[in-house]
Amino acid sequence: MAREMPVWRVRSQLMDSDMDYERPNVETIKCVVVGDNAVGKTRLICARACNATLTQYQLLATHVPTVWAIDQYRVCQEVLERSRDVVDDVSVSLRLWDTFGDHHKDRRFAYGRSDVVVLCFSIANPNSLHHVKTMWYPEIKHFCPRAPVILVGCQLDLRYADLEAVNRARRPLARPIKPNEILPPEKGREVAKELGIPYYETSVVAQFGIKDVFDNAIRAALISRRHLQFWKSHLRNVQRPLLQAPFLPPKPPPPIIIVPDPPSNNEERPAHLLEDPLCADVILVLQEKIKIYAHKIYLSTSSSKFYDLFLMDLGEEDQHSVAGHGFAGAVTTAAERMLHQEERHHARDFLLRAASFDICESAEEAGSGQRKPCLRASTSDGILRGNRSFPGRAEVPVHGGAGRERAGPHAHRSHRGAPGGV
Ligand SMILES: Nc1nc2c(ncn2[C@@H]2O[C@H](COP(=O)(O)OP(=O)(O)OP(=O)(O)O)[C@@H](O)[C@H]2O)c(=O)[nH]1
Repeated sequence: MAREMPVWRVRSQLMDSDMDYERPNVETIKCVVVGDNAVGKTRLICARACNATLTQYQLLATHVPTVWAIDQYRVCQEVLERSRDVVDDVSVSLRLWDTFGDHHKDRRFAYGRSDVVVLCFSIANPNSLHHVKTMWYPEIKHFCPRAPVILVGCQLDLRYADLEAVNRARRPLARPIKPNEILPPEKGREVAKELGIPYYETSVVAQFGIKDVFDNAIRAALISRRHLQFWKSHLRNVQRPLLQAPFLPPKPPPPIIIVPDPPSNNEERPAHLLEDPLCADVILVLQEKIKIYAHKIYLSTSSSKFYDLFLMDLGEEDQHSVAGHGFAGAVTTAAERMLHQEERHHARDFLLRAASFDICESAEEAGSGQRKPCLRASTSDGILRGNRSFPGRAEVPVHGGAGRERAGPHAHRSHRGAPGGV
């Protein structure tokens, strides 16, 4: 036989405003939202209660000081449905109360019997954070000393937004947001720590932190209620307000890459650059009269010797040498200077590597009687005689085989096929 509930118990339950009369197992939580004007209280409430999502520019264009009406839970079925939630195994109905941001207005009616207070400031308005300590927290403690408080930094997206664009989009009379006014998360955390309350950040635009704030406000309210009504066994699993996961700012849009149309006529072909002496950055002088225009990048990609040579810092002296004696002359002068500077080691190595830059017509291939182009390093005997058996005038025949550098009047054309070429 079912046990009858005593009349006093039924009456006390009916009078208990914590209960949802339509669903007796659902606890009603009254959550008051306070904070300065235009910090985003109403938007935050609408995001939770009505699932309202707006773009940043819609938000910016539509601020009118408003108080979201608590009546919504009575007149709008959808809002009532969305108020219901289950947090840590407890079924609740969250009733949000919006308030005026005006410091001088009386908010007593809103604070009455509240279970938790959400105290908002804007991360783009340092004054609103200052008022948290000087005005809002004392007021809350005055009207509802036992209600837990949660600090919320609203408009978090502004920390990562293009403020110039935001200021342009705001209503003409709105105060522009300056970059140095944007508060880092540490500022909010500092104040929260000082007051001994949890801290969260939200953005209605990025839909970030809204659930964190209200779920943890519910937790705080349930914990505080458990202290008062310790016999409520179904609150056993309720946790303390949890730490918020960090916000991952949106990635900036990828840069726009514009690929120019291919050149329409022959004159504009990229290969044309190779043939045009104006575009060359190296001149190879053959036998002091034939000039070959070339490009450092093509030479370097085709042979490590050129690469090494171009990495050398040739002084003015060497530049003259290039003009007077050709490339090999410059190489030799640089090497001599190195030797004089007692960097014999490096110079010899360098000479060995660069020994094939000067061109000689007269080398004869052994036994064939044929004349072959060759490269010559015109180093002075004096320098080299002291170094092993390296001859004073090195003549290296040029072979066209793979892995060898082809020098001569067609040198720069042959490099077009080199790796990295056009
Ligand atoms: N960028 C951005 N702007 C927001 C956000 N929330 C609110 N805003 C802006 O803040 C303005 C004020 O928002 P409300 O929610 O009306 O502010 P309130 O605190 O209720 O203001 P009062 O009604 O005057 O007390 C809005 O017009 C928006 O421009 C947000 O998450 N991001």
